[in-house]
Amino acid sequence: MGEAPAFYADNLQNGFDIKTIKACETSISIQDKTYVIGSSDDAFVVRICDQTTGNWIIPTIHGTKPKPGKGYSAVALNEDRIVMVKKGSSSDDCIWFLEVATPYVKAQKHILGNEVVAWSKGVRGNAEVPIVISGPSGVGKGTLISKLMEEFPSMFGFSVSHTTRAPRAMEQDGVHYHFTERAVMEKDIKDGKFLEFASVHGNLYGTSIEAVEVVSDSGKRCILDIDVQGARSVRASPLDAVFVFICPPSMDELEHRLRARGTESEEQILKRLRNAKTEIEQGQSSGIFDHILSNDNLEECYQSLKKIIGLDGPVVATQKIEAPLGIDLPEEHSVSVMDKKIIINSGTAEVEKASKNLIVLDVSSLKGGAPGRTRGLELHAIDSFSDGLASGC
Ligand SMILES: Nc1nc2c(ncn2[C@@H]2O[C@H](COP(=O)(O)OP(=O)(O)O)[C@@H](O)[C@H]2O)c(=O)[nH]1
Ligand SMILES: Nc1ncnc2c1ncn2[C@@H]1O[C@H](COP(=O)(O)OP(=O)(O)O)[C@@H](O)[C@H]1O
Repeated sequence: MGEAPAFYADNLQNGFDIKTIKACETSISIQDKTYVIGSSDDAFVVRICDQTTGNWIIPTIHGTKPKPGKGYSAVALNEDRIVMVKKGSSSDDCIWFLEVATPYVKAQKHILGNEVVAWSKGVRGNAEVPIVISGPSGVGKGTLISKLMEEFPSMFGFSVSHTTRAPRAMEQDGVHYHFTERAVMEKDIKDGKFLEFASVHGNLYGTSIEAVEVVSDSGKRCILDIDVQGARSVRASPLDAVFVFICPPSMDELEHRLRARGTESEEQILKRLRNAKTEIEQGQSSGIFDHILSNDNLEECYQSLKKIIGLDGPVVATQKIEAPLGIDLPEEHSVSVMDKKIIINSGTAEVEKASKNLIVLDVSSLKGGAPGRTRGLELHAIDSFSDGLASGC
């Protein structure tokens, strides 16, 4: 196994100090990769070591906060899925499914107990494809992006564009845009510093290569808010991305939103409305966009956006297990896989034959299809040792 490169040990990622990983780590090897799973004070971390090169692949960090403590028991379910079982506090015992199909690592947690609660969250991986969001001025792109970044602050980073337009009252240089002089921006474009650029509503806008790199270097998934011309250029570039076009429910509503926002002059509003018609036509017919969403009801549109980018919340919302298991794992337990069943051995040799110490979970319903493959997962606690395993295997 290779040594962690310096950036790994020294970097602060998003305020989360990787050095705080505790000694209790579990490692699982699948083909040429070793997955080292550890927990820190407020997150768990999956580091990947490529055995063929001996290099560490940039670590992926789960965004939620499983309780730290004793390590996980882990086993490879198949080539791209790891199952981890963790002793939690009281009813917090859980199993995690880790999707490890490179470049994505996704995790799904199931609490064991009287009910199964499952959800799926993307794990930050810097190779996750950026999201390009386009749509006419006033349709709600900024609002949707803000919601996403508020709900998942550690997961997404905004690509801060350059523009020659003047800042609005609440806009900050370097946060909303890099406000710049036309001559400076034109020179930078000439010097090849921009991934794409376009003239929009009479001003120059562009995404610098650095803007995208800043986000990906921080291990976050990049969001770009750019116009249709820019989206076309990105489509033609080597940058792989998901392209989403946002439509207004009607032109009247678009005008209403633009006016109600109160950030543009009358002349600018009219210009933006004129341009909106062409943008909508192009957005719907150009074939650039993978997804077209109507932003009528904000919450519904936001939920659809989350679904598109693989954050569709509870996968199995709340499933009652008919016979409550009342599992209470001791810290010492082991996990193995037999015929698409996960066997959690939580007992000592003497009591192993007792019915509650061996738990069998049937995962035969797992579906394929990266990267959203955790969707549709059904988890059933089949039974305990005495009849479940004996009859199931
Ligand atoms: N091509 C391109 N378009 C951009 C970029 N940044 C912003 N835009 C687009 O420029 C248009 C005007 O943006 P803005 O002046 O912020 O107005 P708003 O859309 O009404 O908020 C929108 O369609 C943005 O998506 C960029 O870097 N490149
Ligand atoms: N679904 C919606 N219903 C009603 N108003 C909305 C909706 N989405 C956004 N808005 C409002 O419309 C205005 C324009 O939204 P904004 O996010 O600034 O658009 P864009 O970034 O596409 O120019 C804002 O005042 C915002 O609060």
